[in-house]
Amino acid sequence: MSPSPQSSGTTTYDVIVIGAGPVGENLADRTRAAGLTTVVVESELIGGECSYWACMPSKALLRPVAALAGARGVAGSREAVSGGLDAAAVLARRDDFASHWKDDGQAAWLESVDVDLVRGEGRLDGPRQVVVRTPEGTERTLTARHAVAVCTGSRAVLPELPGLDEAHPWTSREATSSPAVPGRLVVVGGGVVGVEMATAWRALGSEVTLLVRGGQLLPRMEPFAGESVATSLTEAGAVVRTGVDVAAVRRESPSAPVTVILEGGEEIEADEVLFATGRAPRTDGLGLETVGLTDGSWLEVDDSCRVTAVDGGWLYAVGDVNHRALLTHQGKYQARIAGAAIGAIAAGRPLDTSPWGPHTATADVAAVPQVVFTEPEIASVGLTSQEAERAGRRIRVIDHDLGRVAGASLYADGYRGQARIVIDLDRGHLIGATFTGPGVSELLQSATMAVAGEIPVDRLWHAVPAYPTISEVWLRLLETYRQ
Ligand SMILES: Cc1cc2nc3c(=O)[nH]c(=O)nc-3n(C[C@H](O)[C@H](O)[C@H](O)COP(=O)(O)OP(=O)(O)OC[C@H]3O[C@@H](n4cnc5c(N)ncnc54)[C@H](O)[C@@H]3O)c2cc1C
Ligand SMILES: NC(=O)c1ccc[n+]([C@@H]2O[C@H](COP(=O)([O-])OP(=O)(O)OC[C@H]3O[C@@H](n4cnc5c(N)ncnc54)[C@H](O)[C@@H]3O)[C@@H](O)[C@H]2O)c1
Repeated sequence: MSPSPQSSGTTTYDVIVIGAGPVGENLADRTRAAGLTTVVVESELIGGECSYWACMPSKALLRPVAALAGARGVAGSREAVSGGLDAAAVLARRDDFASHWKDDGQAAWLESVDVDLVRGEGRLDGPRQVVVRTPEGTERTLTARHAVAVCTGSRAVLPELPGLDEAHPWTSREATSSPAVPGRLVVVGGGVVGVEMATAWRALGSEVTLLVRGGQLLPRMEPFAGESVATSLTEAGAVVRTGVDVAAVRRESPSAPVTVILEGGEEIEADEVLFATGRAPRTDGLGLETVGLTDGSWLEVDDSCRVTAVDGGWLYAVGDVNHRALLTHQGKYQARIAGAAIGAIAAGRPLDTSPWGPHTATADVAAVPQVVFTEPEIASVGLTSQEAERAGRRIRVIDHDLGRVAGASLYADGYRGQARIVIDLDRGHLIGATFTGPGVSELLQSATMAVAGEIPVDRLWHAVPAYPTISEVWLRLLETYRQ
């Protein structure tokens, strides 16, 4: 690559990407492939939250839980299993999947795709300009000919509670990277991080108490999803409490136990407390005010991921930081769309912003898939029945007990699971689906294709599921629909 160094010490590239998480990496790859000189600025590790403190280490902790449950779920293999998980082996495998918190491999990949890397904290300094404070304490100025893309992701949010700072609570970072299994763990928050980490650490041997302030776990999903996770966590020996609020936290010294104090005064003692209470954008100190935006805010974008409040169309915000869908695969999808848009504009071609067009991230609003890797797995795409109703859609909801499908009963003895599809009666296609049960994560892409492809239900009737697989639930759901 040949950026243009200037006498003032600035270096000019076609595209500057701030943040080399999965999204920044993919965006840089796309703009480079479009023939644009591209530089990425990264303040921590190339690969971002996902590689070191989120998706990869959390799933490495959870996969052995599912593997053990799988073996225990079938007569014959059940008898071959003795004891629980080997925590040391699980943590060692987790460390491998987090690349031992080193990014040499990802740095080599960036080099291989001809993207430049500047290590340091980047901030906007007016239109098309980025200043980087390097680890050595110097400042370097970069200028973009075409686009600056903010891909700085999100961080865990902690509530303001008396005693919380001194209690050194776990966030998702400690929960995914802890080198040891705490004897007692309190998890606050019943969202995705809360239920996944409660599942993992309970299986690794912690006494887990999950504190949820609302009435259900996984409140953004179909209610039966949270109910199935609550049941299985309880069966696994965790304590799940809904309708409880944490009022304060106390820890006398770093090595002392932590006490979680509930509204009403009840105290729960533990070795660690994890706050899994949501995310905030990593946009504080990013110089947003130099381009007319508010420091620390989520960045609102159009469907090509251009920041709507900034004139000139040069500023993009892609991934978690735009708050459209806080998921790696969705952020990477946005990166492909935004990369294509930046490439098209730089080449003087018009954007095609029609729904499902090459420069429109339509799936963000219509077909976001998500797997929660709990026991049982939860897999969902598109709208829940409640969301569809709130949006005023005329829908039909079809449910089926997955345990009654031949392939599922072969998969695990006494298979417990549920399937729900949401059909838009005016459009004649699926707009949402939710599955719970062992192994349903691999069922999800079929539903995602039906939703994103807007496949008419009458045509799905001809997509024959192989016998005997869990996918046969599609036939049962469609039979019910046609009755
Ligand atoms: C515990 C947990 C588990 C998860 N599991 C899954 C999962 O299984 N599947 C899934 O799809 N999603 C999962 N997610 C969500 C997923 O981690 C995020 O959606 C994803 O990491 C977002 O990618 P990103 O590139 O936008 O941001 P990030 O991964 O946060 O990367 C942003 C990068 O920008 C850098 N940066 C920030 N500010 C600056 C700056 N000023 N200058 C330079 N660099 C900067 C950061 O150091 C970081 O490397 C999980 C999240 C958590 C917390
Ligand atoms: N498998 C996956 O795909 C996966 C796994 C983990 C995280 N993620 C992503 O990461 C994002 C963040 O997950 P998360 O679980 O941190 O956030 P979340 O927003 O999904 O859940 C946070 C929960 O904490 C509760 N909460 C907030 N403040 C609270 C307080 N003071 N006391 C008690 N409860 C409180 C909220 O009501 C909410 O239910 C999610 O949007 C998700 O998409 C995905």
